[in-house]
Amino acid sequence: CVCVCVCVSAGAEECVVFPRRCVTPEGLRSGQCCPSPSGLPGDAACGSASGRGRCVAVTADERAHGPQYPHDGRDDRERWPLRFFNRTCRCSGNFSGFDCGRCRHGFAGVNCEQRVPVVRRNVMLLSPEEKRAFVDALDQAKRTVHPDLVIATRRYPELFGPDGNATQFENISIYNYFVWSHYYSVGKTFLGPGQPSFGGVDFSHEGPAFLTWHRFHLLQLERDMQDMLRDPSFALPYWNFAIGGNACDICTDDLMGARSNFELNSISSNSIFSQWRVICESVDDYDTLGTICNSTESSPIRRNPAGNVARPMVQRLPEPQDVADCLELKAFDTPPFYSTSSESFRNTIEGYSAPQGNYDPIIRSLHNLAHLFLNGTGGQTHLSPNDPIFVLLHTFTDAIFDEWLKRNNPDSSVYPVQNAPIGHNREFNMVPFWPPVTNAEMFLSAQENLGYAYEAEWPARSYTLTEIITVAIVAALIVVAVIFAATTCAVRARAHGKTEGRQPLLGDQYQRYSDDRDRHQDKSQSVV
Ligand SMILES: O=C1C=c2cc(C(=O)O)[nH]c2=CC1=O
Repeated sequence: CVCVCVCVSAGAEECVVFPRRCVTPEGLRSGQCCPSPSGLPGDAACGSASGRGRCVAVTADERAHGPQYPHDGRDDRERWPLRFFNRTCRCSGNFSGFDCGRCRHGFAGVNCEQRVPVVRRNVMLLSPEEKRAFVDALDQAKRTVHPDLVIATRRYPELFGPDGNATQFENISIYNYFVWSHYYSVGKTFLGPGQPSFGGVDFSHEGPAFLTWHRFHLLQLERDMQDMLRDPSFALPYWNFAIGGNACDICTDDLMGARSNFELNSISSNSIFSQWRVICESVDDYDTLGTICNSTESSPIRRNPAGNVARPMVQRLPEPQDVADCLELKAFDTPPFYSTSSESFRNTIEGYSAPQGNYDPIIRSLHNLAHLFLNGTGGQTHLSPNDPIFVLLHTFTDAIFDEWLKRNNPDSSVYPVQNAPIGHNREFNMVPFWPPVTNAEMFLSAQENLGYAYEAEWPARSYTLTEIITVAIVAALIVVAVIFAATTCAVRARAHGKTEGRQPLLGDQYQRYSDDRDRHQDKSQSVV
């Protein structure tokens, strides 16, 4: 079932992205978004007649959020998605999607029972044909209108246009929707004309949801691309950015585009990505006018890897050891569950702490360092997914997260249930995804639960100073013991050697004595 979805709103709030069949005036008034998979009249909501799913009440997180956000009631993203809908499809078994018409990731077939391997691999290890197919697929996603979704380009009060009848919606491509949803999750809270928008809010960064939000973000793109390609095994590759040094190894024309020979900040014209144009660039307008990013493309991608002369610290990529070190951290997150957390695996992989876990405001490591290293479109949070390197950078970040989950096998209780920044509590529905999906649902190892896996090897961790000292002391003791044992043996051997050295003399004497005795005996016998 391919359904075209349009976002229309008739309530008193900003409209975002919902399935077309849900945003009829009746649909919005009812607060219910439970379409049938076929879309045919008489077919049951959410495919309930065939056991695909049921229409249920949406549950939204009610628990307290952290103190960073003091404007409760002013932002449509709060208690997502209750401003818009309070009933949605909940799919059974391996069925999924807003109408339960799709299969869960990693499954295919009419009844979604057929397992399909989705294996994310190191992009540098792909064959030339695989590299070309991946680049072409990204480019196709940039040019293919999203089959299900359109975006609202105004906040709700302006959504119906000046005369109240011209709703402000646009088509958007699959890739640009990926960019847009990231922008929507990080946008400031508009507090009214003439008032500065509030920037201390971010539904996808600087908190525990950083990992779960970006995991779902990638799953959605991978899923949309699988549908576009009609290939349920299509898998996004990853970029191992922890290679140290100042060279961007994936910045070649067969992958993400080499540097232009003519302009330092541009991509070579031999790469298809030199033709891409970014969306969501007019961030000052959105914040001052209270508008929303739309699908209008503007400038080319800017990129100048290792070229930030003002910040030498971001001129080098993370080291392999940084990954090994961050994987040693045992706590998923620590109070205040923010970008200031110390000894937190999440804050470390996000890159606000040193790789060993200690928080330091001047440090940028791992994921953040990889973004800033790109020094251009990919280094600015509201724009970064416009550079396709974002996809590869985040699949690697997700691979590290998955490795941490495998090693630690955590209970969901280690993810904070309350007092995380708004959007980051365990049961919060991630903004702006539809149908609702909580952070908890992405806090599971990928292969067993989410239908994809990574083919990756991880660097061994280095020894700590204590371990080095302990090993040195033990080694020194062993050496001393060996020398002592050897010396003792030598002395004993020498002593033994001296004793043995006298025996031939004794033997001689004894021989001579016995010879003499024999002679005497012979003589006396002959006398007799
Ligand atoms: O796109 C991003 C860009 C970032 C820059 C920083 C920083 O630490 O200054 N962090 C970022 C996260 C992003 O997602």
